[in-house]
Amino acid sequence: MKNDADRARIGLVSISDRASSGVYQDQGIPALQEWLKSALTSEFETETRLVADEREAIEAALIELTDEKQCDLIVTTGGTGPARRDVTPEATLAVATKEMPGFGEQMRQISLHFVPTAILSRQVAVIRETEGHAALIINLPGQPKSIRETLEGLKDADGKPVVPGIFAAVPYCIDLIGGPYIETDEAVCKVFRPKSAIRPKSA
Ligand SMILES: Nc1ncnc2c1ncn2[C@@H]1O[C@H](COP(=O)(O)OP(=O)(O)OP(=O)(O)O)[C@@H](O)[C@H]1O
Ligand SMILES: Nc1nc2c(c(=O)[nH]1)N[C@H]1C(S)=C(S)[C@@H](COP(=O)(O)O)O[C@H]1N2
Repeated sequence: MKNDADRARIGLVSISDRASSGVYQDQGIPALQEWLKSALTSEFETETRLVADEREAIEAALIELTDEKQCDLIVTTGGTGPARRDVTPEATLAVATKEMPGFGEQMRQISLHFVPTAILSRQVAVIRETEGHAALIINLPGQPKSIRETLEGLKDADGKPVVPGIFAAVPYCIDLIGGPYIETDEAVCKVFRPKSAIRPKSA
């Protein structure tokens, strides 16, 4: 059981052969942490894992983070492309109880504004449900810059959103699966919830 029901637990999984073997320094987890710090105004804690592009290792990390660490949200980065060793979507689907195809569709739409190779990303999102707990798991591409791009979306020169990032829909999804109430800084990411689901701001 959770110690604090209102504090989100967020799993961050960087999936990279070279970062996990020390060929280069992992930039995935720092980029994820930095973005969450800039965007979330409600309390959260992170659990991080750096793993190679191995399906079994990825599945094990996702299962541990959901079932044992009780993460409400897990974000992966890397391993979504077409190369032989890119198996993050397969590992994610293997631990899923529900698919959430809208996230992958929206991320590819966003990413096409940045790179034509966005269509090469097979990223998926799923829910993993266990007895009494559930987590939303979202795959992001491996390029560290794609983390902000997909979570935050595309803005014009005045900072006005042109294409909403996928994080806009994450807090309400977490509400619906029984997780904590996540709030954000609207200047970074304006969350959408139906009126009936919005909690009054605490004084
Ligand atoms: N964790 C990471 N840290 C820094 N840069 C990364 C990381 N993961 C990926 N990248 C960069 O993004 C590119 C695309 O990511 P992708 O997941 O396809 O990696 P890759 O080419 O399969 O290599 P690797 O798994 O060894 O990182 C990489 O070639 C690398 O330049
Ligand atoms: N927003 C964004 N999406 C992106 C990219 C990017 O730089 N920015 N890179 C693309 C590239 S080049 C590839 S091959 C695919 C898959 O990347 P992955 O294997 O690193 O997960 O993501 C794509 N999506």
